[in-house]
Amino acid sequence: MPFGSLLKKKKTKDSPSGQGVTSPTSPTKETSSTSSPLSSKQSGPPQSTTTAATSASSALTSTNGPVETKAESTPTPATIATPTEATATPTPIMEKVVPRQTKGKYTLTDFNFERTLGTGSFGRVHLVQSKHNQRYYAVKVLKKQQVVKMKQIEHTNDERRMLQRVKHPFLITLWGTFQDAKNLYMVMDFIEGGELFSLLRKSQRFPNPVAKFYAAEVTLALEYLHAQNIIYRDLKPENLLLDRHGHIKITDFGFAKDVVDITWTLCGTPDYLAPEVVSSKGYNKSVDWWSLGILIFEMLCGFTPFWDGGSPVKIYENILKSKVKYPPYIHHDAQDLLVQLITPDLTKRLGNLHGGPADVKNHAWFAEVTWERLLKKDIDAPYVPPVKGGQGDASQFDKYPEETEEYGKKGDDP
Ligand SMILES: Nc1ncnc2c1ncn2[C@@H]1O[C@H](COP(=O)(O)OP(=O)(O)OP(=O)(O)O)[C@@H](O)[C@H]1O
Repeated sequence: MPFGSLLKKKKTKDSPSGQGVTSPTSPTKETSSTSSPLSSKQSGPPQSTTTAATSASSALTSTNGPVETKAESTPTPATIATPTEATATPTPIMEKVVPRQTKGKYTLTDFNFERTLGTGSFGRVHLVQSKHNQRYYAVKVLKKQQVVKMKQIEHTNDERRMLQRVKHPFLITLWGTFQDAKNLYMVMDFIEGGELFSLLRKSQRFPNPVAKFYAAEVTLALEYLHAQNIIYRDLKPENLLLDRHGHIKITDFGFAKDVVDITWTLCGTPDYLAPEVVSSKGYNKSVDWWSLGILIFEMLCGFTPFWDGGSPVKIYENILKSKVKYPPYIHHDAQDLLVQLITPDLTKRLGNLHGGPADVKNHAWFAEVTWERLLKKDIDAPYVPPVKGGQGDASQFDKYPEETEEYGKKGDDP
């Protein structure tokens, strides 16, 4: 059963359960599919997620009152958002790309560093509290030495540049950056609801309408990024956070790239790589539509289509063969969309065709989605994370061993 082994994709973490999916205060344990918050629709325990998942079947066209959305706050004022600019498929709040401007510079002393929320290849992400406005933020700390060693200087600079440029309801907001001799720091909004990855592992797989809701929000984010000529290149459940209302926020722009035409770099996560990336051909935005297909498949099935227990090399071989076995429980429309996304033939891959992202949005699987309302977060999310504490409640995140090295130390700058 491939499901369990997919946890390998997660970076080392010290989960209390040792399974990497249960958050310290979450009452939900990873026991069986029937205990899942989202699949509990069938078995019926009274959880907020049950109602939400059930309502999701109609939620995408919901005409209920608008969901209360969190006002995003800045550590120091001055965000610039400018009006709509036309793109291939205009949506109401496409914003023109203007670099976000922050007043003054941040330093380490502006924040109290609290627990680790997650770890990555080059460092970790901390919950921090601003000493000035007492609000909570997430600060990504990248060890310069690690960035240099792994030859990721350019990607790290790209991440900062891309994040400074983008502004969209389903993309993380970067408020500013600073550095000391040893580390780079990126100040972002703290997204309280945890990773979609954790929810998916607890649920094993999502019911069709739930997967559709998340896929639709991701589709809008990709449409926006591509309209800015940004390829995201690292779509996977670990990089999708849920805000406290259950809406998606895409984080980790470590591989995002500003590309007008084609690029060649091999980067991303093995299970999610498109065949044109694996075979070192030049590639373009089409890779994100392939990855969207893998993401939808993983949400619906609980495992990725080309995983088969082997090494990344085995995964790459499978990707190049591109033969997908669709389990019988996948909805007919979903399968039809997946077949058109997970295709090595770039002249057939939806999203990459003449109609662009509109081809994906107009597919039958998304038929009931009212895209304008979705973009305004005007549609109830299928699952509302149980963030009961105040703004700094990190209970939805797994626990990690904390950093032992003090930040802000002087020394040689790598
Ligand atoms: N803004 C945020 N709010 C809350 N948690 C966050 C935020 N950003 C990141 N995290 C947590 O930290 C984890 C690591 O962040 P991120 O993926 O950006 O690091 P990374 O070093 O780029 O990782 P990778 O090696 O996968 O590229 C995320 O999976 C998430 O759990």
